[in-house]
Amino acid sequence: MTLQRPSLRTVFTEFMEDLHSALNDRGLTVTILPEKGRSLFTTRNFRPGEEIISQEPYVCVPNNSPVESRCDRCFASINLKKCSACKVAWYCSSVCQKSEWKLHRLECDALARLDKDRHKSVTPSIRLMIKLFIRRKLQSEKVIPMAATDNYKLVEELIDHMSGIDEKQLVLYAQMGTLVNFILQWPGMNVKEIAVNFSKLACNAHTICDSELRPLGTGLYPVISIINHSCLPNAVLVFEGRTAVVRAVQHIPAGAEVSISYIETAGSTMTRQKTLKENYLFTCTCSRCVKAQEDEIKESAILEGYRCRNDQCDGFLLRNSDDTGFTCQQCGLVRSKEDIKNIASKIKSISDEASTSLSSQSYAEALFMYEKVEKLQRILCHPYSISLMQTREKLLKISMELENWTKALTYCKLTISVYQKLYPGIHPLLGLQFYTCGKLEWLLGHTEDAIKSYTKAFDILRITHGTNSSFMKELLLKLEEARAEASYKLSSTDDE
Ligand SMILES: C[S@@+](CC[C@H](N)C(=O)[O-])C[C@H]1O[C@@H](n2cnc3c(N)ncnc32)[C@H](O)[C@@H]1O
Repeated sequence: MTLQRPSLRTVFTEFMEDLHSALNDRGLTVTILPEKGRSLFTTRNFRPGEEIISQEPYVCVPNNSPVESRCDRCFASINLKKCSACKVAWYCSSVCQKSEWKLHRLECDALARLDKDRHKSVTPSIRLMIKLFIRRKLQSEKVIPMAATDNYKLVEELIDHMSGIDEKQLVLYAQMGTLVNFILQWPGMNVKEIAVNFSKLACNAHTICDSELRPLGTGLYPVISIINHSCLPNAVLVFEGRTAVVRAVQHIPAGAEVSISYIETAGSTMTRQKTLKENYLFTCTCSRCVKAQEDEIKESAILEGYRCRNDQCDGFLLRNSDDTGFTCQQCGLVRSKEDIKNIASKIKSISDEASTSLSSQSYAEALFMYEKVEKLQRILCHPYSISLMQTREKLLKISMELENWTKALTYCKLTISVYQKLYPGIHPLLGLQFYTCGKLEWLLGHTEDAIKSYTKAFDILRITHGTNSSFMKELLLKLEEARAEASYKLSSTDDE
């Protein structure tokens, strides 16, 4: 009997078995649900803040643009040097460049062949796809190792939704596929397969963010992509560098489905469902969506609608059946359509000017304009309106650019009260907003308030971000400094 090498198929089947056993060791299992497809379930309890799963990207790429570049390996934005051959990839050190070299070598050859005009079409999505095929090639040629959680079979298993996407999108994916094919120039490449992979990336890739949830790039994490969405998730996805980490934000019992949120959850059920349908092609039936359906009209009227004419009343308004105006559901006062239209059009024109000032970094001008917008929105919108909250978020950022800490603190506090309503439970954005609040209070010498805000931030972020990252160590240090200062102040008053 001659010994035969195992076929690629056998090797992949073994990898799938290894994946199941790796997940099993972590207290996880994959189940197929008829309405959701593959779903990640727990086989043991997870406590809040506990890491459920973490994964390195199969491929990732920074969101480089002409104004901002990041290291291809670690996403750092300092000490960058451009790859002298392809002039596309950036690295912050020779260590990062060396660790990417096996993968970049083939990409570099392909990109270096392109003329200057073609270089412009090498967007992060195109690079992600090029890297995906290069990684597949290098793994199948055993130039780089495969593992149970790190192999192309997992990419093959990803859902693609090709039958659900519209003609325009299909054409776009085909064009992008043709470009990737042109760049790689590998014999036997199949444009259809590349187009299918673009469709997979659209509903499976994740935006890589820093600890403060600022987007840095995009990555494909095929095991983490098994996790389904909920608008009231029991877990959160954060990144430590380029490593994706999923942590429980509440007690998750054995036998429960692990869920994360794919979208910004501040939004009415209608808005969330629309975003999910357009981007991920499903209708969410999570407990928040089901519950909200009964109260959907009220919810949209509060989050996206208008306020009562009586500024002492916080009732929500519904459109009159004769379409002449809106009636407050608490005190019965009617607001005319004309009044609403007038204010809305003023807001629109000032917002456009404000946004131009902001894009050109004319912060003083932008502050002046957005304050006008905020004043008008306070007259027009419900106090829990999302657009009013978004204007206040902009005012917070602009005030910080202008180092006007008092103003920044005012807007930060105003957003927190709305965040608490919009992000129920443990949410990283609420924790980060308390952190910003604490930093501003500390700068302004409001030490006791800073301690309270830092503590609230810590209580939330230790669950979403864990306690080991340098970001969390910095937060803890700030809290200790504030406590030390408070006790010093107290002892100096006692001495007097
Ligand atoms: C990142 S994948 C998640 C894993 C996927 N279930 C699978 O079988 O590979 C995203 C896709 O899963 C499905 N999905 C995710 N969350 C869902 C939910 N709450 N209800 C129904 N389908 C969901 C949708 O088809 C969505 O486009």
